[in-house]
Amino acid sequence: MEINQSSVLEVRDLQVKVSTKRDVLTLVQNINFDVKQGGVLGLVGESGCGKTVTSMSILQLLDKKTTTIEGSIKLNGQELNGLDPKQMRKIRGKDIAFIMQNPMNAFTPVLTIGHQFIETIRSHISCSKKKATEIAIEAMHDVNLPEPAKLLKSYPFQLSGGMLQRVMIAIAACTHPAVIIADEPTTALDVKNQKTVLFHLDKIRAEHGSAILLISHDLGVISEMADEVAVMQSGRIVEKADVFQLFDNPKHAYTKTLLEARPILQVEEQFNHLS
Ligand SMILES: Nc1ncnc2c1ncn2[C@@H]1O[C@H](COP(=O)(O)OP(=O)(O)OP(=O)(O)O)[C@@H](O)[C@H]1O
Repeated sequence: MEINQSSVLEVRDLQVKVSTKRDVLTLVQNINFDVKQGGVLGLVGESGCGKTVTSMSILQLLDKKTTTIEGSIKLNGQELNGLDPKQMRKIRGKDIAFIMQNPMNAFTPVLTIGHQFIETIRSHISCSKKKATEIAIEAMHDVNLPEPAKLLKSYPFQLSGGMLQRVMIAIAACTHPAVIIADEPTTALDVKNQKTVLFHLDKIRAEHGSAILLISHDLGVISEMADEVAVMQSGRIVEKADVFQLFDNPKHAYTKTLLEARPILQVEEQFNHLS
């Protein structure tokens, strides 16, 4: 599917503040970006720059008692900031899928994968348990999970991180979300599983036109997947550009530093392999 120029997710003047015992801290400010239908926006930046705070504010998952979100977050024109929690729960999972670094946190440990998968399908698609099971098995098959019927009877702790990650992607594939927020989806995985996860994310994008907000500190992953890139530093977006332009002709000093750090890491990795 080609990238449609219409924006599925529009973030305008996003500012997040947190109240601590002593102070009110601004965690992110002046955040502006669009994610287009079938497009991938990469969000990069060093640890602690505010990538996760940004994604959690889109999902309205920040603690309301301590944090305030200002600005506008629109999903297909609908304002999410300040939306009633019940309505937001409906949107999460169906319209916005969240794929996180540690998939174990996404599942309830005492319920089987099948229970959680089938319940999610049935909360979004009106169908029988039998039909939902068939849909789940097919989706798990599509992400190359072995013996899906058996896996559905397993508990989350019985699956590896890479397998749980693929179960989350299979769930996302069934609900055809308008937006997928993938926060460091490959960081905890080995190279083979990294490739599989990226391949299947891209497949959902291509087949269903989902817009993807891909958060990663890995510039290799970003260069492979993203169409546009936003670079964050200290709670702000310092540069936003088409992926080719950003890698070939970075404008901001911080982007240049990030890009310059890349080959040095690769050389170090080669040395590590030799030692
Ligand atoms: N509830 C909170 N109270 C105080 N500070 C917070 C809170 N949540 C996040 N922060 C701070 O906000 C900043 C941004 O955090 P965030 O987790 O968004 O960074 P990140 O870019 O996702 O980093 P990483 O790549 O390590 O996940 C950090 O300095 C973090 O310590």
